[in-house]
Amino acid sequence: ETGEVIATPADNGAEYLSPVTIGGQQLNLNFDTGSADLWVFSTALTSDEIGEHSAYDPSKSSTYQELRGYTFSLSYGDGSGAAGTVGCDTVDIGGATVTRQVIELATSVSSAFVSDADSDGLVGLAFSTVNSVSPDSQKTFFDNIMSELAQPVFTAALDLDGSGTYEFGTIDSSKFTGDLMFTNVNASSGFWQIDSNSYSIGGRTYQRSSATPAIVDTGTSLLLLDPEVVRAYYAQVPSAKYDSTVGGYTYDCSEDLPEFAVAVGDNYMANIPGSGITFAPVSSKTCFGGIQSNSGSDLQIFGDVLLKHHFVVFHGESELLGMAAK
Ligand SMILES: CC1CCN(C(=N)N)CC1
Ligand SMILES: CC1CCN(C(=N)N)CC1
Repeated sequence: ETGEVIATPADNGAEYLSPVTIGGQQLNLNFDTGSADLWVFSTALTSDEIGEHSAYDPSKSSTYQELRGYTFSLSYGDGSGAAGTVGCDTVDIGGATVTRQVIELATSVSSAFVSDADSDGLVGLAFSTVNSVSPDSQKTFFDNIMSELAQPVFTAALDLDGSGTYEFGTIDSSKFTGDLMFTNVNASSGFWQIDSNSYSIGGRTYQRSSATPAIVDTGTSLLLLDPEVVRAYYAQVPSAKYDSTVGGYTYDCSEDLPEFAVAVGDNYMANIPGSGITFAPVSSKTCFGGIQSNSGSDLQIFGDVLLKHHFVVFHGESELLGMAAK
């Protein structure tokens, strides 16, 4: 079995949305390798909360089953969150289908999700150990379908031009160039966690002795790195400064930015061309960088700003992460 869906960028690449059919109802969901809950806007929300979203209506699905007494409650790093009830239904992602997938029906969502009209919920693709359902945690879509897939993998080929895809069960060699380089994943954190002990700026490489590990996270927009790396990068951008009013490094949009790369394991340097560094304008001539600080937390987060330049393989059985240029 295999499945393939388009990944459409929203909000200038802040997130990517893909069509998922649940009990015959199609919703646009954010595939998030940094969390492990599949949750959706539901008709239990108020019409004000639902707004322009598609909301899953369990009463209209002949295959929905409630998991009585089960609940979920999620809060994300950016302060957004959702909570509600739990059931199961048939979930189809581009043809890859799980008949009894646990789904989480939001009865409350934070304002960030209400105002983000593009996203009707999330598909968590981290490890099931970090699933938040209570009283017992539940399996992700990928965990449930892995044994049925032609290969126990899913791949992300994100692209701002709207041609991006998520694919389950196969590694499509037409989607990348050069060699696919694999590295070990430390799944004990529940995330697709790898080591990253060097970086390069403008083609010059720096080894690091105390780098924090990194997670490969399709649900995070930016590239959030250890402060010393971020300082080193923006030291090479003359007009760059940390602007606390916007909460990050900004610079003149006219700057000719140096290329940047971070190690993914020991045998792949994932680069971003200088032209791919800017995340968004904050004024007519000031731009907000896609490289920002992880504020000294114990993880670096390799988000869409990096991932959209590469082909990424998440290998569930061998717990390996593969990357290639595309
Ligand atoms: C470690 C954090 C990374 C960002 N998150 C996420 N993509 N859901 C939350 C967890
Ligand atoms: C990882 C998640 C963080 C919260 N999200 C959001 N505010 N749109 C979605 C992704």
